[in-house]
Amino acid sequence: MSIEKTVSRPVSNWAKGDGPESDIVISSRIRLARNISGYAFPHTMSNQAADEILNAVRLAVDNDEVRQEFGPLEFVRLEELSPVERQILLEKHLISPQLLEDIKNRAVILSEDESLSIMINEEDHLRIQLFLPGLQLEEAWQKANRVDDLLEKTLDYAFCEQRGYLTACPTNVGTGLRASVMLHLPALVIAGQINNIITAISQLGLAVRGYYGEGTKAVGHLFQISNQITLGQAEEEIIRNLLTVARQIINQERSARAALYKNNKSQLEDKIFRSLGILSYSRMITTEEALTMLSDVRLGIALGILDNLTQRDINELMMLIRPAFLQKMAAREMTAQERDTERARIIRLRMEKLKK
Ligand SMILES: Nc1ncnc2c1ncn2[C@@H]1O[C@H](COP(=O)(O)OP(=O)(O)OP(=O)(O)O)[C@@H](O)[C@H]1O
Repeated sequence: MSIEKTVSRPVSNWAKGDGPESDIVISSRIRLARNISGYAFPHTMSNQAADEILNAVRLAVDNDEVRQEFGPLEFVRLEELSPVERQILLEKHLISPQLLEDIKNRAVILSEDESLSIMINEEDHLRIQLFLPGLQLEEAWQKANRVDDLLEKTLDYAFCEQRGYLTACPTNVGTGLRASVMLHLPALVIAGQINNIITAISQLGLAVRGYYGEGTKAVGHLFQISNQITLGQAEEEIIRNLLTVARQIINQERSARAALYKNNKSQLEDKIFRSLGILSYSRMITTEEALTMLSDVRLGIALGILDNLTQRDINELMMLIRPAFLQKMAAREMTAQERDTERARIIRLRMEKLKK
């Protein structure tokens, strides 16, 4: 496989809209923060140390057991990629915004199916990420745990009996685990219930984040919910708690959808068809507006109001229209206005094809 393939595909398979509860849950993610003993954390380490970490991790994944279970992995230094290619990896959620803050001596290791991504020298030496479609937190944990065990055969992790895994930020000490689900919650937003739910979730020690994680806002009614506590709870318990809350939110979203359909069917249909109209006919559209309209259409599909489109089509479009991917397809840099025009054109074409 080549990184060229990864940056030429707009959507990873895990983000296409399959998996359990896929009408609401886009994806599940497990990430483990790990550091190598005897080295300073990335924000204070020397260039030479950063380079040694890159090589150590590269060697650790280069073995038959890893290949057998996860297929061929590719190691890519961020400096080897163009700015647009780096941005595409971010748009696909394969790397975090933080990894791009300083690209020197930073790298990512990717599996061919893009379900495994290991960021090197981000906030911690290693950030192991495992993505699966739909609600599959336990399955993602098992796979991430397996990667961790395989790497631990060669890497000497910074670990202390009392505190667990040591991490650059104290909020990750212990398990170093963040489990999260990406949820599509349009009905809770339309019904004005989302703020109460966010407050309730925060009181349970969970975080609600935007589409690109910490410090980013929710677009297209997509919300990321994750654990905040990493210390004093076993991994399985953290995951069980998040699963319980995720299931409750899924039920609430389903009830809100059913209530909207029952009590406000005309308004709901009007909203969904207006959004479809904008997507079908606009000549310029920003990412944010497009995502909001696509979210309405996705809701229409889930409720059976629109039946010639699929969730998969919408999930794909949601990724295809991102700024970096548009520029990659056009093979040139574009101004914001050019991107808005091109985005509208691509959506129109897709809509025509899909509505046939
Ligand atoms: N369930 C998910 N599905 C898809 N992408 C996700 C999911 N959860 C998180 N991400 C993506 O992972 C990246 C990092 O998110 P976030 O900042 O929440 O992660 P983190 O690794 O826990 O970071 P930190 O420890 O710095 O808070 C973002 O691009 C985010 O969109």
